Amino acid sequence: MRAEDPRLTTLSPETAATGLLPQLAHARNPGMALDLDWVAGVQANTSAIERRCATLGGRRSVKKDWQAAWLLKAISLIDLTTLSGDDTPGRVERLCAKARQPVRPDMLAALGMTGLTVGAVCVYHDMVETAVRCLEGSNIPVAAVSTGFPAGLSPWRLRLAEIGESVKAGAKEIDIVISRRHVLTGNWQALYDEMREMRAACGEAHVKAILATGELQTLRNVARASLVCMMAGADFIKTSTGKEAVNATLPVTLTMIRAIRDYQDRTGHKVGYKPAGGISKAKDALLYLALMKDELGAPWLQPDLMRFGASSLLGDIERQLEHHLTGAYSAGYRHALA
Ligand SMILES: O=C[C@H](O)COP(=O)(O)O
Repeated sequence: MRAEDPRLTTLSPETAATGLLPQLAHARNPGMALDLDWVAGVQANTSAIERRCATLGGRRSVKKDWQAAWLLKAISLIDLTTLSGDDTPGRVERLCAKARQPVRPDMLAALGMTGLTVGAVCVYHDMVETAVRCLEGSNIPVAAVSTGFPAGLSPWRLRLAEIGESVKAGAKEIDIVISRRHVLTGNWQALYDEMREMRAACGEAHVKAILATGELQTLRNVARASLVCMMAGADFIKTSTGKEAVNATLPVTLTMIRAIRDYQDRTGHKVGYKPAGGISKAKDALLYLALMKDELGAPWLQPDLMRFGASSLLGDIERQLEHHLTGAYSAGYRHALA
């Protein structure tokens, strides 16, 4: 991307701060009746999608102040995540401190920015209460992964109960996992019903549907599963748990965000997008943002419609920002957390 590219320069360093102000929330996606004809008609041209994505890096590069502004934007969209079996309250406390102040104050001041936070903190149910306590007064929501994450194979009533427990503990966002077998067997009614019930169990909490795209075999399946989850009322569709062999990719992203665009064109409802898993480099985050802006436009560059699910992306972004300000790269271990 050249600096003068009108599609991307609207996020100038000067307007970045404005772009980071809390946005008026759009109406939630209410969903619609399952339309099996629409689902059956969805196709994905894999080679065309892969071709487009393969050339994206060459056509999109952003430098200097513009890059810094885009990186600050990326930080505001991160669901800062820890999803490990060895998570402790201490780790979550440190993560929440980082969520409140993702960039060193002197660096932030030098970049002309104040009040920057990440989009949310994402944890397992057991850590929700700790995160909620640590984030009190910050307006940063806590997201809980739920429904037998990551495989989604625990008994159905326990999956629903888990959602209820996390909402009770204070989670404002619930990242559910879908049953991959419903997609692999083409049982769209079962996927729709499951998603619908999980959304209802979330109540006022927003629901992100994790498709685990690395296990869905084809981009056509990804497109159809995206559509069915949106019809069932998902607020966000999310690529991956971070635990599959293949997690977020650009081709999967293009497929899913085109499904979001089609859904909005036909229903008028906006659904958010969350690529997650394996996004750890600042330059990759910039590619995702460029694709979002090209395909969906500026409204999808706000935290109510775009998130990165990432445990280590923030550290690399900080390194790039420091390089932008000082001309030198600091060692990765200095940004070990996130
Ligand atoms: O939902 C978020 C992912 O689990 C984070 O994955 P990551 O650790 O590869 O960044």
